[in-house]
Amino acid sequence: MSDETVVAIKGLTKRFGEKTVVDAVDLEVRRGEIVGFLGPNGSGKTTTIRMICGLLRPDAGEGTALGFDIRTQSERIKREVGYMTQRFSFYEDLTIRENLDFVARLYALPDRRRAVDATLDRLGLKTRQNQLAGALSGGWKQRLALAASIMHAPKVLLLDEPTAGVDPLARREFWDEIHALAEDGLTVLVSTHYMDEAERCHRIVYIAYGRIVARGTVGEVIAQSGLSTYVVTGREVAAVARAVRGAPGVAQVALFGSALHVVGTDDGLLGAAVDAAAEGRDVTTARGETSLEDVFIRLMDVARADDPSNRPEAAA
Ligand SMILES: Nc1ncnc2c1ncn2[C@@H]1O[C@H](COP(=O)(O)OP(=O)(O)OP(=O)(O)O)[C@@H](O)[C@H]1O
Repeated sequence: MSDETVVAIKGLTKRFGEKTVVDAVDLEVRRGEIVGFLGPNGSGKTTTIRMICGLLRPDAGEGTALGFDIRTQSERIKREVGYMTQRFSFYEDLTIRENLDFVARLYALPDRRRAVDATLDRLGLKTRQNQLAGALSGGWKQRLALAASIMHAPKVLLLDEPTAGVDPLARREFWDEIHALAEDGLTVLVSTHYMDEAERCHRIVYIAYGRIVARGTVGEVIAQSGLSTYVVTGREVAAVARAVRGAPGVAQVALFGSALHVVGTDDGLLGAAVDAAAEGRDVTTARGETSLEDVFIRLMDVARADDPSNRPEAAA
């Protein structure tokens, strides 16, 4: 990753009707950085990314992407952006090569044949170039979608839940490819709900109700959460789960296989609650690592509680 800043925005705001869906977002992104946007459905992830990339006009805020003003030079930014959505569609009865050739025409690339060959090579699609897109597995379709979105050599790539519905091996290979592209200087903005995708980003930004409520590397976001975790195992975990749920200091209780994870913000209260619930029962308790998922569930709970429309008086 270089030190060059490619995105620098301040106070980015978007309203749809009465609703402010992105609320004064500040963000900087460096060249070659992979930034993951996470948060509940409808929290403003896609809207934020679309504004950064010149696809949507902000109502307030300012900044640059790739050196261009996001308010006045969106056309220039758009040309440098590749966009891969979940809903990317191909001509199923065309081959991989024919689909890419079609995309090359759309972009009016000067030397189409060379561009298609280079992209096929880049993504390991050469040996399959004559296969029909409709006959490809989910993983290869994903790869074709990636090929189509980077063929015009964009400087920024937007990925919208890029590996939904793809098996773990294909996901891993897809992300290896994204990292290789980032090492070559491509900046990647990813919107996702998946922990494994978040964990493969250099940095994550968690958005709730249009505001960034956590940001940093995965390790930093976990540390900033201030959460502690205890793991309980043994024959009577179900009884411990019942006893500990709702106890002071306990924020989350969840079973992972046969291990019970108990998470809270006050380490002292949490430890006491776990000890009390485990007392006299056939279980073992130990400190555990707080996971990114635990942190996201907590952030979601806090954001929900802070949202005025969720307060009891709002429902009355
Ligand atoms: N063009 C639009 N017109 C009106 N409302 C919109 C428009 N685009 C998005 N919204 C609303 O803005 C809010 C934020 O949407 P956005 O797609 O940015 O959320 P998201 O965090 O990407 O959600 P998801 O995880 O479900 O993809 C939602 O309430 C959505 O319904």
